Amino acid sequence: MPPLARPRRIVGVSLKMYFDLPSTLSYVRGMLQLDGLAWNARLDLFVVPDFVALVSAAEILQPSSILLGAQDTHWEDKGAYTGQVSPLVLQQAGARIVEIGHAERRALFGETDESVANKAAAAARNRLIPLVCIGERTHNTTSPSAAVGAAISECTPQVTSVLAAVPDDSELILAYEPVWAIGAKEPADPDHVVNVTKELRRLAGGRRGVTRILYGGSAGPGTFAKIAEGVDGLFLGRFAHDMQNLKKVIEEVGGA
Ligand SMILES: O=C[C@H](O)COP(=O)(O)O
Repeated sequence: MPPLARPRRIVGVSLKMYFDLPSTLSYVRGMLQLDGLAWNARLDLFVVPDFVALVSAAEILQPSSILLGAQDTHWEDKGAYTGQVSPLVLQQAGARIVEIGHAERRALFGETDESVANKAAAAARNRLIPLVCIGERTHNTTSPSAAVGAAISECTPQVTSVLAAVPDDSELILAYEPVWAIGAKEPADPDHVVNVTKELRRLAGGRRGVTRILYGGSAGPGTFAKIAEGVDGLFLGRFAHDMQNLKKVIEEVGGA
């Protein structure tokens, strides 16, 4: 049987809470210079700034094909939820993607598989693409195969709860980010990433909607070619702060 066609590749950057407002908008303006490169490479490019920057970022990106993302959402569209941000408002502000369940939110802000699934459903309901982050918290160093098995065991419920919550025909992005590889010097071992992401793709294999799988965790130039067998792109953090690095990653992902 011939291999199934892979979806369009995608590269994105989360700015987390690294920058102040002028720096965030300056970064977003800088990304405009890479729009043509990404377009010609036939890949999607996205940026995920903080909430406050979203409206201005949407205006900056308006003439481009760069997708705007938000770093979180509430699971209800409206109501008495002081301090939360509605998926409806995110969509109205110009967001196309919503990041949900990042490891920092799970560890520091009490996100659970249940809240992540509810938020993914809310995003899909508002025509936003849920970008759901999943990953194992610790690295099993017994052996490579034990590490893969432990990662799959931990990631499976994180994924299946989301798959059960979002419509089967909706678009979905899964970002595999081993927690121990986030903020590290180097990304996770390529074989580990490929073996885990192949299983994630199998888990989502019955979906009718486009499902893309990214890798994140100290990714940068040189990462994609080693894991292309398992993933459809990269989700970048610190190493994309240097725009030249982001340019190189787009060239690599587009050319590999
Ligand atoms: O959202 C991005 C990931 O957490 C990766 O961050 P990092 O590349 O700085 O480790």
